[in-house]
Amino acid sequence: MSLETRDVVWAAGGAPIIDGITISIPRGGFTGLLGPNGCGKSTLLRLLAGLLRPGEGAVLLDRRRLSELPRREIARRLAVVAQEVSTDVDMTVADVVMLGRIPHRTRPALMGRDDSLDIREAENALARCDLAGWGGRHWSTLSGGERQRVNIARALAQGPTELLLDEPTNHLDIHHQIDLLRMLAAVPTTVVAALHDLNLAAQYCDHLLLLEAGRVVASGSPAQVLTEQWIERVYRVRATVDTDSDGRPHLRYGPLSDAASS
Ligand SMILES: Nc1ncnc2c1ncn2[C@@H]1O[C@H](COP(=O)(O)OP(=O)(O)OP(=O)(O)O)[C@@H](O)[C@H]1O
Repeated sequence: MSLETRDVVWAAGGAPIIDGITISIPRGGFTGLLGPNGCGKSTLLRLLAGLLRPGEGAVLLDRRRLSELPRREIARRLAVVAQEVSTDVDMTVADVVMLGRIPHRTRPALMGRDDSLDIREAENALARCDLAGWGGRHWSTLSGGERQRVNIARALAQGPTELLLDEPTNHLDIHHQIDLLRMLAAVPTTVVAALHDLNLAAQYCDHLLLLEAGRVVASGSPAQVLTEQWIERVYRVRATVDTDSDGRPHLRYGPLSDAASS
């Protein structure tokens, strides 16, 4: 396990948002964080990234408390793709992606010399996000989906061991959603992503965590977590779950459950 939490609690305004979560994220796997709006997915990702400190409990990276690790080590290892993307920066795509290289850059490289490795890594990351040749474009001229892909390229250029993404398929057309999830499933990096599309999560993730009101209520393989019972309880939607030829669940949604419509 690379990232773990032990009895993590995080509260705001006196109410627990994350209410005692203990999880282990499989190293090198693709973990999907699922659950309805407001259940705590983004907050849990921010705790895993060290952007929030637990009120109680601990977040561990390779069994060491995140709060005790040097900031530079965290910056080299953990890359975060947040849900909100700032719109008012006047940078080129290459500048944005090169931000991902900052934790790796030596002093001479920061002064403008010896940055060929960084440029190569940035170009590779752009190509993996279907953005080869886009380096000269200005951020302010990009569409929402293009910005999302640049942001993911920035995170990949960082060469992280752990990649944390908050709804990374937001704004992406179905081609780029599938392309991104397929790439995330194939990278050797440990990936944790908050996702809303349960069928895409079933298809590409190998480990799922289902949250409800700040707690993890189910975890395991897609077949273990995406059952008709859990979908009805957590999302208040009736679903029929079939099994694809590769053994992964496939959901067809029915009506809202009685509890939801009453
Ligand atoms: N700083 C804060 N102060 C008060 N409430 C907060 C704060 N941060 C998060 N919350 C609340 O905590 C709950 C969980 O928020 P979070 O963004 O983690 O949910 P989520 O599962 O990512 O939701 P979504 O699917 O809508 O993105 C929400 O009810 C939110 O309003």
